[in-house]
Amino acid sequence: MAAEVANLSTLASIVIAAALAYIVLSPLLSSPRGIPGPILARFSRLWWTKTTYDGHAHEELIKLHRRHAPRGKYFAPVVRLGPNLYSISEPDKNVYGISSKFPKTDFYNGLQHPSPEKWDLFTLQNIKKHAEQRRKTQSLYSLSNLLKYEHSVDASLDVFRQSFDRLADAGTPIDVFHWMQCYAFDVVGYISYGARLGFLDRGEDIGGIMAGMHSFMKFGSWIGMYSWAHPIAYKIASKLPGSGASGMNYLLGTVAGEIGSRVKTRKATVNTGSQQRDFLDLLLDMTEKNERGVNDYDVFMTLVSNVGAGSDTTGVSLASITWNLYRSPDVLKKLRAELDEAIRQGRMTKNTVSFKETQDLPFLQACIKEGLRLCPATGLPMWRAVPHGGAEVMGQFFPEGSQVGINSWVSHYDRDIWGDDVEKFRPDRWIEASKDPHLGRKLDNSFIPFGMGSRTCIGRHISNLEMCKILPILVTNFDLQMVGQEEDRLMKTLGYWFVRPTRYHAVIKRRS
Ligand code: HEM
Repeated sequence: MAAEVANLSTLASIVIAAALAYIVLSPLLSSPRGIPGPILARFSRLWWTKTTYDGHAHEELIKLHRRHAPRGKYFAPVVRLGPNLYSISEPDKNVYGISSKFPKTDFYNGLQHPSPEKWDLFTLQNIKKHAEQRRKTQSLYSLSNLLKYEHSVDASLDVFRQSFDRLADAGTPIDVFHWMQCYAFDVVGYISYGARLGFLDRGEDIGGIMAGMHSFMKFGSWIGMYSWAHPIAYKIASKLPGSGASGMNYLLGTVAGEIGSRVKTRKATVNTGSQQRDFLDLLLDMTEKNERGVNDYDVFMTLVSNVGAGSDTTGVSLASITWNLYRSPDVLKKLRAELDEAIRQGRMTKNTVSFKETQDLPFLQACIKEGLRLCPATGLPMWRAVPHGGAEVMGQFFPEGSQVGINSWVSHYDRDIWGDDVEKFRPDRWIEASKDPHLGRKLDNSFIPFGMGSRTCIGRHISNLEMCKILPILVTNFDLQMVGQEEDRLMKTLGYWFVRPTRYHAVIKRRS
């Protein structure tokens, strides 16, 4: 009997040792060799999970690519973040080109509701389904449709100016990022379903949507790495007030409520064709005419995408542009000279500017691009799965099922592309690039704040409309006197899926 017990325990020890050897060795044997990265990343995703959880993945990835750079290069082209998980330093065309065969990975599950009836365009993984879905509503986001939404931006801008006048009178420091978010949320709500929620009037996070979205992104950013656990984690989190899941549920409820009440009032009003139309009207027109197969699900999903993907992103971008502008007196002076001249020529007033006119303000455009470069709104790699048969990426072969991704921050901070002043807010680099086609192509290829290829941000023209219209009014009328960030070289941020400034406080003054 004792001998049998001894044999059994020996057998158990061998099985455990074999299992451990398998766990340790299989990543070493199955994954591409010679790719540098933290030791722990050879065996598990723990290093990456912790880095993501801490909210500094965007900064850590820059350091990691730099640390492992080969001689003569500023960045290592590929670094390992976990078994089969790789960060790349350039937007490789194979992965992100317009006809890419690399789908989004199940990381994106973390950024959606677990129920398939509540999935949106941004998180769809199937390439064919995504293309069909995108074709349905693409025209609503086109440049030619943009003018339909300009009145919504104008209405929100009036309230913004009045609020900033009040804040200038009060003279107490404000959280500038919060106010930029208020503007972005109100505009996107107005454009999408014709109602400003009133963030700008009150300067408050109405219904806790902003905080809810933030915790949802935080939750999704790390649970996405363990997407098998997402449905159950979401269920548990839904029960916890203030958790990411309850924020998402609040947003879904708000959108469903707006659609429900519009459907009712729409039946009661006659469409004379003269009233101003928002996204919801245009989508309901499409469902009634059965245009492009748009159905109730598409209406719902499009509005959720707009608010979910289009608010924080624009808020962060405006924060970056203004933070850098008001800390660079020479740049601010140059922009003001351009705007004052436009006022003198009657092309804009102190209170309003048309989107069309802003396209003829080259230095304003350069400031916007440079702000988007220094603080792109998404701070995690845009993960893609290597397709059947494996593929070459950045000159390295990856087997099928590997996950590769570029973080816009890595691309935007590569000294080999942007030069030694990569960390400097220097809008003039874009003016120089516009006169030199070779330089222009080089910068444009690495400038990816809106993503790339078939998954490029569908709302980029809308956010451009919002930014182009607010900045001239803000800069012409107000000064921002920074409080407590004199020593910061770059704006301090925390990044989950979206990056956000952590301390951007200023006193608003009327321009002297
Ligand atoms: C400055 C503002 C914005 C930035 C920096 C930004 C950034 C991005 C990025 C990087 C992606 C690609 C993500 C990926 O490949 O994983 C994306 C996709 C998307 N964005 Fe934006 N975005 C902005 C504003 C907006 C606005 C205003 C809307 C809607 C009104 C919007 C809606 C979307 C949608 C629906 C997608 C998914 C597109 C698809 O997969 O086909 N975004 N955005």
